[in-house]
Amino acid sequence: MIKSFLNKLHKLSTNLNLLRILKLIWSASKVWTTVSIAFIIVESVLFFSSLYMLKKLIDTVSKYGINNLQNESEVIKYLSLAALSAISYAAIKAISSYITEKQSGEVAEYIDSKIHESAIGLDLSFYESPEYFDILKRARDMGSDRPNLIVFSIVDIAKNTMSLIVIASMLVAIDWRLFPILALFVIPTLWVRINFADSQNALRIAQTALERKSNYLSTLLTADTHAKEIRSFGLGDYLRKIHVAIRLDLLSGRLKISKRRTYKELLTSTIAAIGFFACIAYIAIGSIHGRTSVGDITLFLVAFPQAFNILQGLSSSISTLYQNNIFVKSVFELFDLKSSLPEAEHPIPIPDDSLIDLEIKDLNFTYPHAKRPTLTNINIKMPAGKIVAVVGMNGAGKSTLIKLMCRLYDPSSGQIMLNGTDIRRFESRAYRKEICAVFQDFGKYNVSAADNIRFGDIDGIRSEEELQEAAKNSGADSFIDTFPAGYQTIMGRIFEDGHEVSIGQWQKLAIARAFYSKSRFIILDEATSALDANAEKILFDSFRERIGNRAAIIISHRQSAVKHADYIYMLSNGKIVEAGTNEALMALQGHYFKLFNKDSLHHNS
Ligand SMILES: Nc1ncnc2c1ncn2[C@@H]1O[C@H](COP(=O)(O)OP(=O)(O)OP(=O)(O)O)[C@@H](O)[C@H]1O
Repeated sequence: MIKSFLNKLHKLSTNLNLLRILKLIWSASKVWTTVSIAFIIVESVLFFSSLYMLKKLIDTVSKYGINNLQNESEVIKYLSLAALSAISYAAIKAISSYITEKQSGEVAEYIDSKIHESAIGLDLSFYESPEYFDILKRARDMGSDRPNLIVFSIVDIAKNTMSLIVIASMLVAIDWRLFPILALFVIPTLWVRINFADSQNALRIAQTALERKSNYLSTLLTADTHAKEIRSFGLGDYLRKIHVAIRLDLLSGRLKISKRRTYKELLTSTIAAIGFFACIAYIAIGSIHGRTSVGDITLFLVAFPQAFNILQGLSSSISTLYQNNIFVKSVFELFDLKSSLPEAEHPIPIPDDSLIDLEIKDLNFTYPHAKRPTLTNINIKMPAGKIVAVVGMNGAGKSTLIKLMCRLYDPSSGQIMLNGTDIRRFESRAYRKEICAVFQDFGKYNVSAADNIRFGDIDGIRSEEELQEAAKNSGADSFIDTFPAGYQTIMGRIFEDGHEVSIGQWQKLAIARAFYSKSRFIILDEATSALDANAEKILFDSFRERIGNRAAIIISHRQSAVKHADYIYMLSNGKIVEAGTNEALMALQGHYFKLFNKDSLHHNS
């Protein structure tokens, strides 16, 4: 058991990332950590001083015996000093818990912000990986309470260790055997707790995927996004039952190891209590035989229960730290994840020519974890100021192509070039500013209508007129102007005074966002699918004027949206099968013709 305990201790020190945790705490809260350390030292000194003065008091009383006025002044002196130390100790202890709260609050905020920073720094491919979601889930489960718990545990460990040194030195002065005996009786409790934390952490890792499934089901049942379908298909009870079954499964796993821990802790607590009384018996018998003085017995009776409590406290703080280690580890794992889109070591500036072109050369792409390529041998030219369209059936690879153009993924082979330079040679953030895409699943931000548009150029200092111009160009002005609060109206119904708009109106806001951006390429990926036919016609009939001298890439399943494009690429099964103007492609009577010619579709079906 001792060997296993030592193994556990070794594992504990290496697994705990203690140094890294301390570094993190230091970076998050330098001032409060310094104050906290100072308080730990002062608290320990006062604790020592209160015990020492008590010992002096007892020594004085026992030296002169009772009914002896000779020692009155000395007794009062030590009594006052002991009282002063004890009162200051209590006061400092009360203040220090506030300091630890301040410190842990700062640490929690810091960790939260670093988690978000790490998550937004990762590329889209991480969202393909269940392992990433598991890490993210555990890191987010860190919440705001756990960093508090961890900081409190570390501070407690520091304080208890200092107090233990003080008390141990006093107990050793009475009889050197007392302290090791006491420690020996407390070790089994610590061992059981660390063992429990170990199994609990293993269980947490094993249960993360199931936990995520349960959270997903809970979101389905409670979030507004699925409320309509859940009701109209009557899915509520079915999903709720699956959710309950998963929760019960998770609970039973946890209870199983808690039951084992309860049995073991019952045993080790009994052993600790027996040890505690064995030491008292040893001292009491010693006093009967004259081996220990009255002063020693008194000091022992004061210090010994304290030592016992401190050891128990220490064991509980260590196991708390260990139990929460899995979350800390996941936070560090998240911090250590590196984007798989490498940044150029010496990025070159984006060309500032007023006209720039984009070209895709011999591009092939396979999604991470996918078995087959999604895009094969793609060659596309997007000349400056021109409108290019990409069409194709569902699953042809159109949106994938857009993700590559936005550099959300890198090609498996081939290149995307901006003015003849591979886009990987630019800083990705600077490059992405040049490409603005409205995706099929565009964002609906529950902020003001103005901010929904302003998100297109959040760093820019732009005039209100420019914002309204963007809204006018997308057609969003028609409904924003009807709101009493105009552009300041909060969109969506999540927040108070929010105003829900139709899906087509949300889409107009998303297009306005793209128009507002300063990018030189605008991509509309099925971005007008919810617009009524009239609104779409108005938008595309004068699309060129609306986008100014920028280039545009349009993806649409409607011929009316693409027919005005300068050049159209037809994608099928990840390959370009036809290219040309609307007239040329219709005349070809090939894939493009079949896609849009309803009679031909009818014949084919
Ligand atoms: N994240 C992904 N991981 C693996 N495969 C994916 C991923 N996203 C899309 N695919 C696959 O890539 C293929 C092309 O998808 P893509 O979304 O590019 O098609 P699309 O032409 O935009 O279709 P639609 O017209 O339906 O929007 C599909 O077969 C799809 O299953």
